Formats: sequence, structure tokens, C-alpha cells
Amino acid sequence: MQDSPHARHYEWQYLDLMRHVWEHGDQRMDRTGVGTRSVFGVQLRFSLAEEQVPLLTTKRVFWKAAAREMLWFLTGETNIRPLLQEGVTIWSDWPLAKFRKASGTDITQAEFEARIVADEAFAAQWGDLGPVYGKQWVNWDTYEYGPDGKYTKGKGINQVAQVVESLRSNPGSRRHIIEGWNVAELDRMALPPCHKTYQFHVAGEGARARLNCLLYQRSCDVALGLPFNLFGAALLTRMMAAQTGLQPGELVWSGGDVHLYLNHAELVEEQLGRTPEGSPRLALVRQRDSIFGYRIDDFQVCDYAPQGVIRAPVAV
Ligand SMILES: Nc1nc(=O)c2c([nH]1)NC[C@@H]1CN(c3ccc(C(=O)N[C@@H](CCC(=O)O)C(=O)O)cc3)CN21
Ligand SMILES: O=c1ccn([C@H]2C[C@H](O)[C@@H](COP(=O)(O)O)O2)c(=O)[nH]1
Repeated sequence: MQDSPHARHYEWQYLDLMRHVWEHGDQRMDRTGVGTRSVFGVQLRFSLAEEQVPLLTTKRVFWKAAAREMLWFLTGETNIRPLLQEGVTIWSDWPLAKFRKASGTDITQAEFEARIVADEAFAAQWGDLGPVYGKQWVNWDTYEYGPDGKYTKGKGINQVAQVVESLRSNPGSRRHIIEGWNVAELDRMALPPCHKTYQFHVAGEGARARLNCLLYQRSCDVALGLPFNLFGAALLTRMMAAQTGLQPGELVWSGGDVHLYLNHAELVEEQLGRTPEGSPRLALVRQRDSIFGYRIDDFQVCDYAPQGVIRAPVAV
């Protein structure tokens, strides 16, 4: 349907969801103390064919920050330093809050970030988020059990490399999964994974075989997180397709607790007054030898002329 010029713009799914959550969501207090309106169990579908990408046009989304975050996951990094070196500040709040509490100072976010960038030892001590996405994706801990019942650390599992391999060698498999929810390590993570499970699926055969992706997100901040998460999942799927010789198919996004923070009222009102326009395209301008070889300059977004930025506070 999305290929027809008369089809409804893909972004109405997002705006309809935002309206539904705001008007019908269950209002409650949440972990952050801000309060949300929440609905449970949502599905959205977006075509990734012909370079389509679910990038919002009713506000400017800083897609390069989302792309850099995705590339950072693929490196296995869990320290915010490499992100900050590239100007991406979306993960700073948690280490900052921890440092303020421990040091008893009220250092500004900018000062804290500058110090993480300038001082490697400081970054090692204060910039790490624990075993979050990157660690689980490319280096999930294993154990080797000895005959005495004792065990030693085994070699980490690179789930991303394994899925690339399984898509190539066994496309019909129903087990192409990247999982972030490592139950035993949740307590050491700054934030347990939100976009926790990515499942891939191959439809069709030969040169027309398509790669679909289903992302299950257990908890979703519709205003700030979802625009990033949709773009990130589309980008991951495009890289996966390029690495496995498949055509990009469909992104199915599935949410558990899907919410709007109560202090996002102005954003909601402003954005729901806007109408989606245009069809941005995501181009991969360079092929790499491995899914771990992509750089930010390998991605271009064309025909993106969004409406203005809408700022909103992030709940920590
Ligand atoms: N409450 C909350 N919402 C989230 O979306 C979220 C978290 N926490 N914690 C972990 C990560 C960090 N993420 C974030 C954090 C901040 C923005 C944000 O402020 N975005 C702004 C500006 C982005 C920029 O300047 O690059 C936006 O307008 O989208 C987005 C995603 C997504 N996640
Ligand atoms: O990629 C992300 C990361 C985080 N979020 C949001 C979802 C929630 O609002 C918070 C996480 O709080 P929990 O209490 O751990 O659910 O961050 C997101 O939407 N996308």
C-alpha cells in the first residue's frame, strides 16, 4: 500500500498512536516520577523497500545521532565517551546523575561531558553504562562447565555476526534473533534494554528475497525514544540486508508499555497539529566487508525536509 501515491502517509501510524495514547492512555506514576499516559500492546508496520525509511517529517529527527548510536552498539562499546566524541549526548543523563550523587557536586551536563571527552581515566570510571546493548549484542557472556561442577568464563557470543551468518546459510530459519535482555546482568545496566529483541525473517526467494525485521520494545517513550528507535531499526535492517544479499522488506515495530510523559503536552499538541509531508529515502552509499565496518558517512538521507524541531525534556 505504501508504494501507491494515494496511500496514506506512513507517518500517520505514529501520529494516530500519539493521539490514542494521549487521549485514552492509562494515567499513572512511573519510575522517573514524571508520570505517563500508557497503553499496552501496539504494532506499527513500515515498508523499507525502495529506500523508504520511517523517519518522521512532522518534526526534525536528528537521524545522524540515532545512526551513530546504532554504530556504537555494533562496536560493543558501553561507555558514553565514543558517543560524546561524536557529539551525541542522548546517553549522558544516567552517568551524570550518578556522578552528581557520588561527588555531591552539581556539575553541569556540558562540564561533565567535556571531562569525559578530555580525561580517559575519568571516562573509564564514570562514563560506563554497564553491560547494555552493545555488550549483549556482540559479546554475550558464556560459561564453560567443568566436571567438578565449577565453571570458567567462556568466549563471548557475537549475536549480530551469528544472525548475519544464519541469514546467509539458513534464510528460512525462525531463529534469527538478537536479544538484549540478559536476565542475569540486568542489575548492572544503567537502564535495562528497551528495544530488547530484534527478529529477522526472509520472505520470497532468489534475487527478490526480502528481509523483514520485527522489533519488540518493552517500554517506549513515544515522543523522544520512538522516532530514534524506528530509524535505528530501519538502519540495522538495511545493513543486515546489504550484508546478506537480500532486499529490504518490512519493519514491524511492536511495543509493550507505550507511553507519553505528562510533561510532553506541548510537544504532543504541536506535533498533532502538523501534517506529514514528503518521503525521505535512506541510501547506503558504500558496501562494507562486514556489518561491523560501516561508518556514518556510508549513510545518506535524501529528500528530507522536515518541519521544525520540537524540544521536550527527557525523563531520567
Ligand atoms: N525517558 C527516556 N526516553 C528515551 O527515549 C530514552 C531514555 N529515557 N533513556 C535511554 C535512551 C536515550 N534516548 C534518548 C534520549 C534523549 C533524546 C532526546 O533528547 N532527543 C531530542 C534531541 C536529540 C538531539 O539533540 O540529538 C529530540 O528532539 O529528539 C532522544 C533519545 C532514548 N532513550
Ligand atoms: O531506546 C529507548 C530507550 C529508552 N526509552 C524509554 C522508555 C522509557 O520511557 C524509558 C525507560 O524507562 P524504564 O522504566 O526502564 O521502562 O526510556 C525508549 O523509548 N527508547
